[in-house]
Amino acid sequence: MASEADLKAFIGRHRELLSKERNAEIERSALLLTNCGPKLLEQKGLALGSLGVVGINIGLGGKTLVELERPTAFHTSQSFPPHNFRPGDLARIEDNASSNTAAKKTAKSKKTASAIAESSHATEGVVYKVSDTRIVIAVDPSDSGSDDLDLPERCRVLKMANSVTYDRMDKALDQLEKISIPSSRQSNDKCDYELTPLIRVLLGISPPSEKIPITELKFFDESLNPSQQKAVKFALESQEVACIHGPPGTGKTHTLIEIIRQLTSPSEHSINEKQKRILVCGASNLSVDNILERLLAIPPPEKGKRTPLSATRIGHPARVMANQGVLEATLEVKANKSDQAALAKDVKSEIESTLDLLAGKGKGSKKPRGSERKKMWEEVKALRKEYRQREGGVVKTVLGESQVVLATCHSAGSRQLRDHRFDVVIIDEATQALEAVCWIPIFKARKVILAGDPMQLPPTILSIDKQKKKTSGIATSKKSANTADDQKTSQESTASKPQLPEEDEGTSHSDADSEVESIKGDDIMAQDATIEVSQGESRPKTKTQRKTQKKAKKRAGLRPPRTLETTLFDRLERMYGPDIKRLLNIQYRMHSQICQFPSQTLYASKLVSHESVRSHLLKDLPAVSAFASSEDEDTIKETLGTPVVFYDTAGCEYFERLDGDNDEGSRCNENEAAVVSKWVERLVGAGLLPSQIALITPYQAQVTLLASLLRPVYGLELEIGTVDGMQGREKDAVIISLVRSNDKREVGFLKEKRRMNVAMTRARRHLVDMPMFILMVFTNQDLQCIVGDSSTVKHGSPYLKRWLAWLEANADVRFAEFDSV
Ligand SMILES: Nc1ncnc2c1ncn2[C@@H]1O[C@H](COP(=O)(O)OP(=O)(O)OP(=O)(O)O)[C@@H](O)[C@H]1O
Repeated sequence: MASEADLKAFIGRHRELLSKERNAEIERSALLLTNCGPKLLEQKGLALGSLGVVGINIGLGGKTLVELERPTAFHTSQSFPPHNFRPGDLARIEDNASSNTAAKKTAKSKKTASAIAESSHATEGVVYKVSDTRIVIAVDPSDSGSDDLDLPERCRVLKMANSVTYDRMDKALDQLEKISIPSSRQSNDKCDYELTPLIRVLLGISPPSEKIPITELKFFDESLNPSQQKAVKFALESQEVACIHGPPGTGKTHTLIEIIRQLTSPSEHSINEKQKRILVCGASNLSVDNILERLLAIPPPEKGKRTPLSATRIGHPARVMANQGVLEATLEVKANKSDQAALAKDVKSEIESTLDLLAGKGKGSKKPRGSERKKMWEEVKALRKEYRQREGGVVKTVLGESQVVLATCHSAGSRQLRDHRFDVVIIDEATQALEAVCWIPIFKARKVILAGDPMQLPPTILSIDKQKKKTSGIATSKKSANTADDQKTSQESTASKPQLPEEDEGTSHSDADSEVESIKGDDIMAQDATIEVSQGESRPKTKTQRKTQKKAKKRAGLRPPRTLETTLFDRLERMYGPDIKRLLNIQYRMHSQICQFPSQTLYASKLVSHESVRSHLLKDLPAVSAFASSEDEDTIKETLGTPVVFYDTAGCEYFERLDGDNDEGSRCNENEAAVVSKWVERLVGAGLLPSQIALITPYQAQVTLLASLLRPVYGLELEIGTVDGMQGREKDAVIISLVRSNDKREVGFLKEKRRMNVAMTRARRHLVDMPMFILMVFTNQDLQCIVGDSSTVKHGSPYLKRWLAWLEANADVRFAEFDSV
């Protein structure tokens, strides 16, 4: 059981790590803004230049929504180049011209970033929506301290460090401390939450309660496979916490939808005596929208039987442009449609027309100046206040009527949900979320269901470099595993000795090298085997099983995290063992050959392919097979009849190059890009649509290069992205460009420039880990084509070596030297 000292050490270490991460983000942003000129920032996807304001509207919370586009006067194409702006990001709108000159001046005078911001009259806000051609920034006048929004004609938008998420996570840790350590409370401290059984279990104060057995469970979705059914039952029977481990394409979302239906349906075949109120969260907007989309697709119940599920989406809906259903379910649209909204609407249009006048869009198109302008801003301020009050009532009604509320973990901490409580919180992609961000929704519920895959991308940690330096001390002297800071924490607590920070037991993904990852896979699966053993008949048979059981006996209690990459999912598994989770083991996406290597190395061969996908190939796609029937049979066989192709460029001297003049750039490889282009041409020539193909590469510079070569021919339908950006996407054919090829046989990111590279590529890990993630991110493939230099890549790590050996043995290997594609 966790002692007060353990709790103190755990929360203290979290605070410390979060503060480092916050600083790393601020540092990265400041470094980029001061070191890179506007052009370079645009190339890195951190700025969008020469934009014009096309509209100013009022959004939820009285925020001003500034819509920006690329005017034809300054650009040949209205589509944005590849960029890293996502809804929820903090952004600055500034004068395009002045930021150019300011940047030049900075180079000479070493002016700071904030000085540029001040001198160029910038406005800060949050990215509200992004489409291919338009970006909308929500500006909250109360944040800026000034109401006047005097936007320049030609703007630039810059991505900034975002502190709101950190503020919310810090607040969550403060709450956690107050709830769990009574002595930390000041006499006048207000505690918003109580120490529920759920919080006790998550902190290791008490073990999970016995499951409440459900004898007859009738599933809504009769197609669920046995592992999915077990996971649903397990989630419903668990009283405080349940984890669902879903490798790629195993129907994690499918399973979550069934759980939501079971929890929200008080029907004759459901386990509920009463309907439950659910909060569904995800680490990203994409995961939340994905669940919402599936919920909206559930056929309405027969008339009179039940009321249809009422679901409301909070926050910045990432896909609102693309999906009308998702748009209709957003709080904003629902609130606008409600009867009470009419009154608020009048106030809103009054604000909008005043803002138009202030922007010079009124009669005579002249911006008001001086006292007249000041007076108009006063009016806007008063109207905004009134609007917020009216709107507050509308929001309360809409949310009060919603059985399922969906939000990212971060936006579960927004003002609109402040007083709302739920029976269950479901967190999807929990293995990609920081533990602290998960606590934001957890406080609002009595039970949590976590879904994710610890073998896929962990949360992005910028401060990992510094931590690694420190923790290398831990690795070399495990007996005295405390870092200086940890020692400080332990010295402070005299009551009882807290647990030491987690050691690398081969179960942390952070710096485990690829071999360890594979061991981890085996380990986790061995643990699964142990569940079967403990639930069933016999004693552990294999050595690994016995070892795992022994490990389980001396299982750790609450330990301070070693890095922020340890997620709540990881921690619970470590604290309570495999009993805390259920594995989904049938995948519905990949050809069995594509699934083979990840299954063997990461899931101890437990991941099996469903018969519907086991042997599907590109040539079986209806459009392709119709087209292909007129083609030469050998070409068809060659291009469409092979699941894995490895195009080896060894010996061709297709060397990589650094993007940019100095050493700070990302990497690209022109020859590889040419090979990729030819493959795309070949696939499209064989009847595949560009929308059925994805190009993946670890480097942003290669993304930019490929986009410049292929977008003009195939348009935006052809997906091109970095590994991080493509996780969870489905494509029929995936081409992977590995980029690295050099005499020195180096594959890792440039170490001394790591921070810059992390910033520029948004890569989560070393390249040595990349192939594993590459294998994990592509899904639903009938064809996988890898283009790379085996002589360089195989020197990256034992795992890479193993992968290349597997490719050589199993893929259709072609040599660039002899094959002209
Ligand atoms: N029991 C099932 N029967 C038939 N098809 C299924 C079943 N479960 C899942 N699928 C299909 O498998 C595919 C993957 O399902 P889903 O998107 O739910 O998986 P996921 O694990 O959430 O995916 P990701 O890898 O993106 O996390 C979908 O096309 C889905 O329709």
